[in-house]
Amino acid sequence: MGRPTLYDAAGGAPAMLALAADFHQRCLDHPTLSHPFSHGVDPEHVPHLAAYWGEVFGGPPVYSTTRGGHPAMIRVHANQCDEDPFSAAFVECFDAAVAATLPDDPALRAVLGDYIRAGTTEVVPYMPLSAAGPADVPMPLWTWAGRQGRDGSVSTGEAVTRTP
Ligand code: HEM
Repeated sequence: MGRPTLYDAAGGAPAMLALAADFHQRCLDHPTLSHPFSHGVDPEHVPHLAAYWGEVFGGPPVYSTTRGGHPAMIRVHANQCDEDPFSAAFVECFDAAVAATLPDDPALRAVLGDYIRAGTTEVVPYMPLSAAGPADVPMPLWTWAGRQGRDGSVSTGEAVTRTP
């Protein structure tokens, strides 16, 4: 039997929900990140985030079937601001939420740390007011080896890979 997905190793859907809820609270409490969330966000933001991360980490394709997949996530962030005071704080809150809510597994934490840095690096170029919108970008899939192609190939692009 192969290794479980990152999603299963983390604890499945309840763990994704706990991660998203803890992360979102950290954003609201953060002096920099509270600003973008202060204009009234979707009341279902936490379950949306949980569904998105669950799918990225190898769980069921809930975000793609209910929210429009990866391009829809990017569109939420596109053309919001020309400055990016947010991404370092975003990564910091994610790392803290992982440590607070997920199993104390160094390999899991390391690959999720790689994920959030690559994920943030992908979103930020869409933020400027004049940036072009996303093309038909595929939903990322992360495993213990880093970012995979949905066909099982390991990306040789900008994604960080790690062997536990
Ligand atoms: C870099 C700084 C970021 C900021 C300041 C930020 C801020 C926000 C805000 C304010 C919303 C709520 C939009 C609304 O409901 O009106 C949101 C939604 C969301 N964000 Fe981010 N975000 C950032 C990066 C990211 C990254 C890197 C990811 C994933 C790789 C991500 C994933 C999501 C998802 C899945 C949603 C929910 C979209 C939906 O409702 O379907 N965000 N973000």
